[in-house]
Amino acid sequence: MPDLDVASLTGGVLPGSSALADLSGARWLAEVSALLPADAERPRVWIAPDADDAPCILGWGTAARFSGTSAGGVHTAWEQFRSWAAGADAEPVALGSFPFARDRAGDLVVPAVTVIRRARGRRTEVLSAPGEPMPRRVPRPHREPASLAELPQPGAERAWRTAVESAVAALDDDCRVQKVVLARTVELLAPHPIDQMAVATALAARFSGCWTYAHDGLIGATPELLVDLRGGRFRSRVLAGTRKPAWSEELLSDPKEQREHQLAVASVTQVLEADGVSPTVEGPFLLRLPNVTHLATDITARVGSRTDSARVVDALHPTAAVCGTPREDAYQIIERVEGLDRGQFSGPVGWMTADGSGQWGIGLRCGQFAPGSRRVTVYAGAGIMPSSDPAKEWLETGAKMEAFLSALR
Ligand SMILES: C=C(O[C@H]1C=CC=C(C(=O)O)[C@@H]1O)C(=O)O
Repeated sequence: MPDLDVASLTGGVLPGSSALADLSGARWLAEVSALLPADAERPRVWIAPDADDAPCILGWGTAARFSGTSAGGVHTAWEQFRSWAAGADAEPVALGSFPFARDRAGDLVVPAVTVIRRARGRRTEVLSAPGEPMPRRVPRPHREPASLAELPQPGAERAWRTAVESAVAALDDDCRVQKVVLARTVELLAPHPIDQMAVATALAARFSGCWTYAHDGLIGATPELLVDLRGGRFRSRVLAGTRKPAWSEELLSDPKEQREHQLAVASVTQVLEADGVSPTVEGPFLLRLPNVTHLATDITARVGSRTDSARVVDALHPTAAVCGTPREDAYQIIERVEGLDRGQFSGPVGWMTADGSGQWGIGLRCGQFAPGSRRVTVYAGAGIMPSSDPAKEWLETGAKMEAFLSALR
């Protein structure tokens, strides 16, 4: 449980921050990264695409942590945060990440120091726990470029083939089951600690149309927005269907990719409709990223102003972009054939305020740093359909990993 009296969380304006007011999110992060104390190994970050007009956040340390497990876990954590924050002057923001697996705990964290620009054009604020000095620019210690070694995984490609073939067999056996998403990992080791802040900054610069996040050593730039809920307006960006950039146009005509995409969209619209919400659906369109192109659909809706983003995250996760259709059957097939602990990969990651507003991405295109920052596990998955070819899905997951890997070079 939190050990800090919120009334003592103080807020102020970062001296000289008017110069940061109009910067893009990526530039803002690059500038404020100099405030991160040298001994803060694990920054907390959220940078949305500039068009979102969303808060840019850099935090470190922990003022308070609120946990939640299984169905309703995000809401459970948010309710604790909301009562903790009641009466606060400083409008605290909590950043969080929740695992893919439903029986594992995730959490919302109020950093000990939060540097936040709540919208473009506004000044940058600092929210601090007691005893935290106003942050100052410190020269980042010089680090040699990471010379990372990939840890050998003998038999990994064969294990992937077996997993994909088992998933395809499960789809063939039961025509109710239409799609399963499987993931794999690559492990990297560096001779010295990797600078997590530098990785987050590089991702925000290279993937400015994505949502860059860092939370407890999970760092990535996801192109998939699970929930953006602010002022009663809901938005989600659903992805499924992938090609390397040179073959992007094939996505528009390939029936396997189209079907895979439709299932992912339906997994969001059906939940909203069951809740009495009528969504507006725009797509599919081609979302071009430096490493891959996706089929993408944007879904928007008006929801009651009393709806909080935590409740919607709990209802939507896991969508068919990371689990499958029907959700329950796909989840069980994943548990049976994937042979992987996904951790926070493909779970919700984002931020919330005490009034329930928030933005949540799906934790994709990421790496999870082990304590000490020398070892990182890189994750990627792919939607498996009855016609899936294990070799192509292997290459597709490799192309997706390129996003995170590019930030380590
Ligand atoms: C599971 C991942 O991607 C999902 C999102 C976009 C496209 C996907 C696909 O084409 O398979 C996946 O559903 C991942 O990046 O690890």
